Amino acid sequence: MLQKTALFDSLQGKLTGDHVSRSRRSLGDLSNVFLNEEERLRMNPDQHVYEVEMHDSCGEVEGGLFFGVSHVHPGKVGDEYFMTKGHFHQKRNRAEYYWGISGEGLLLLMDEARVCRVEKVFPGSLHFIAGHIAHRLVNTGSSSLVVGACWPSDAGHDYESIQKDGFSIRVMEKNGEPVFVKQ
Ligand SMILES: O=P(O)(O)OC[C@H]1O[C@H](O)[C@H](O)[C@@H](O)[C@@H]1O
Ligand SMILES: [Fe+2]
Repeated sequence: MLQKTALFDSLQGKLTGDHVSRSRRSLGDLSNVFLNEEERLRMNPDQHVYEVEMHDSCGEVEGGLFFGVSHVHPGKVGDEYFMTKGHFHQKRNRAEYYWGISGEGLLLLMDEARVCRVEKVFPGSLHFIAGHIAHRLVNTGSSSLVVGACWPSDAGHDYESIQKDGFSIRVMEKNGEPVFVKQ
């Protein structure tokens, strides 16, 4: 009997079909993520910042894989570009792949000593995120940044350590260009 599958339109980065779940983060969900908290509180809390759709293939089991697509909208809070919350994996040694589908942005990669590297994200870019590395997407473009991801289904997400200490680099816009500001 033919199983129905999830369908991934790679050009649009849209995932439809069975076992597809969606989550959305709006400005109201992102307290103390951006530098300028006063500005964030002045903005519309329902403003969408990013959505994640994922193919929940097997549940959070050891040896499984998840596939996901993140859509980060263009925008800024003050001078700081829209970005994802960012996380380490609960199981620190779990790695992840990201790949650029559309738009342009940056991937922040920070180790547990808070040394942060930055990789450019563009259609076709492939990013290996090793274990023990926190990762955050930043949209520096004028259209949605769409990025695919594949990660072990037992990785889990540790948002707390990032919520507490953030990344050691912020990406701000200055004279129309991204600049890195050390924290
Ligand atoms: O999990 P966040 O830091 O909010 O970012 C969004 C991330 O969600 C998922 O967990 C996947 O890891 C990525 O596809 C995505 O980048
Ligand atoms: Fe991850």
